[in-house]
Amino acid sequence: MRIAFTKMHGLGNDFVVLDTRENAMPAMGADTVRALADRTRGIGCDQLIVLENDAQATVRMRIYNADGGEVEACGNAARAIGLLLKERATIATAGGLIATQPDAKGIAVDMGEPRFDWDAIPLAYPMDTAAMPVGWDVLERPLAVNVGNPHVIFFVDDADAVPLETLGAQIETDPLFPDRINVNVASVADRQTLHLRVWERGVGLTRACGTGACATAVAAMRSGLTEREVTVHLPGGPLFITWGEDNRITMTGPATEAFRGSFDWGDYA
Ligand SMILES: N[C@H](CCC[C@H](N)C(=O)O)C(=O)O
Repeated sequence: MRIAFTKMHGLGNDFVVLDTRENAMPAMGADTVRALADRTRGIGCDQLIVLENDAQATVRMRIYNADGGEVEACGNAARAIGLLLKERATIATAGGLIATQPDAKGIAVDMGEPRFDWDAIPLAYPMDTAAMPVGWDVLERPLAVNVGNPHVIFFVDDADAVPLETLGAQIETDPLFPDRINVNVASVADRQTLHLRVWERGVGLTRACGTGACATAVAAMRSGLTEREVTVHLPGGPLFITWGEDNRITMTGPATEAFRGSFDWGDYA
């Protein structure tokens, strides 16, 4: 069976998008996800995105990390699907309903409301998520935010100086995080500007993380470090985040279609 795909990215966080709304496809197992995401043997991506019909939204978006795990949210992919849909759209995800619309800066996404309670992150036991009394090597006293998916955020003087390629894996799988965690290391340049690097759950270091930018911006605002509208500079480029008085997060930034292709399902299933 030939399956068509669209290769897309948001600031270099890249996706293989399979649209099953008109062309049914066999169920996607973790092994198939891993094979398709493999950068030497497969197409290669950080996340695999499967679009399905949905009764309440324009489309349902299912998100699979490169390790094969299905997760609740993906901000950069939301902008990519917003680009594909062209008009204003609603996207149903396991992490909630989000909305996209074209914008002068690319695609604007209403990412919904952040959650801060320890059991909403989730953490393994009660803790103040605004100043967690934990640490790993040079990283300590983080915050935690759930923006559809779970994030821990460390503010440091120089994000580039942190050995995130080693600490990321250690923190991601710490028993404090029963669903594992996305690890964000950020520096505050001024009250409107953050620099951010992300170790993504189920992937590793990525060029950008949309939900990470949202979670880190909200954590900075919650701590009084920045205004409620910031630019977050990631290795792949900038995202623009606002946390409105209505408690909803808006993320705006580019999305790109790189190429289209097809593969034989039998080669990957
Ligand atoms: N690794 C994330 C999913 C993708 C998030 C990131 N690609 C984004 O743009 O938000 C997780 O396991 O929650």
